Amino acid sequence: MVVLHKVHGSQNRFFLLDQTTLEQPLTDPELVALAQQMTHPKTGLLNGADGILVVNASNHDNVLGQMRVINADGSEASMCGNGLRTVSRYLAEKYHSNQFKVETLTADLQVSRQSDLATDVPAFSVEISPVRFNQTAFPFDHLGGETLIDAPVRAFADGLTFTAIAVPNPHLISFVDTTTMNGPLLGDLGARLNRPNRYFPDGVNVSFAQILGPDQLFVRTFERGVGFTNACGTGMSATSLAFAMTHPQLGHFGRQMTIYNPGGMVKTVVHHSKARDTIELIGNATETHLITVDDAQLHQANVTEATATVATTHEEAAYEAFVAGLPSVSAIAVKE
Ligand SMILES: N[C@H](CCC[C@H](N)C(=O)O)C(=O)O
Repeated sequence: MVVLHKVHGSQNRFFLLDQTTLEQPLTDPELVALAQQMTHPKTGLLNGADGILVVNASNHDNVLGQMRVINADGSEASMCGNGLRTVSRYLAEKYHSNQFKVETLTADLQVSRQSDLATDVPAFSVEISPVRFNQTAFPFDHLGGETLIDAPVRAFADGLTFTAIAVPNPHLISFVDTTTMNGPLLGDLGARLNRPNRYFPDGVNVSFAQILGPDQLFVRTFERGVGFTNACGTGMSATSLAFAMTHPQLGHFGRQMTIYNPGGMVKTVVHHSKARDTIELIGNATETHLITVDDAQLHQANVTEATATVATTHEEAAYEAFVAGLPSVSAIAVKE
């Protein structure tokens, strides 16, 4: 039997599978089948999830484990900011360490435990990097230049400007007004750019952001491989960087930013140097359920006989109380 954890960062929900506890790790096709099955609201468990976080051993120095990210549709992503916070907590508690690195597809990233956001709301800080803007990061046809920074793209939408940043998974960002934020455009554009298209053949996470004030944003994301989620950690991180780059009077490098999202709130700090940009993402790492399932059934993506129990602590209620206590926020009118 093996135990999986249902976890969330800003209510971006995942099943976490530590493969070092299995007799045999799942093959890649088995991981894809498990993600598609387990995260589905109907065929899955506990109303499904946005993806699965796969923890494997790592033989890198000062690294406590490797994280792989499989989206709900079975596609693999190079990074997951909300997920990395929950994997960091899992490894911190497994190995009794509060500061270490986690191996991801393209980099070993620094993570550390932070003080709880509230009672029973544990928090972690994770490094989001590498950051890239250029064509090699985006296999998209030239949009008229080597990078896409705060530029209009009629093919995407009229009257908006867009910024493309890879952290290293791909993000397309636009700063919008309330009407646009609440309209159909984000869903339409997100769906369109995640079907075969000439701009992002590997798909892209699309985020709309509203500016609430100095170093304060509200961000909503249509995620590649998932659709709308309550929050996207790499999306909020990339948007924080775009904010500092395109609205320097309001978004400041090196200062803590508060990023609200439909699932709650995180903090980011954009570190900018000549050599490279990295973003620090700080937020909750909540565990809601433990799931016990037979190893063999996991290999067959069969979770029909899995048993789920609410995790011992009352973390979901604690997180919801934390969100209920957040200040109500409204966008400021910002001249584009
Ligand atoms: N859908 C993303 C992966 C998950 C990222 C998101 N959940 C986060 O917290 O960063 C992609 O395909 O690039």
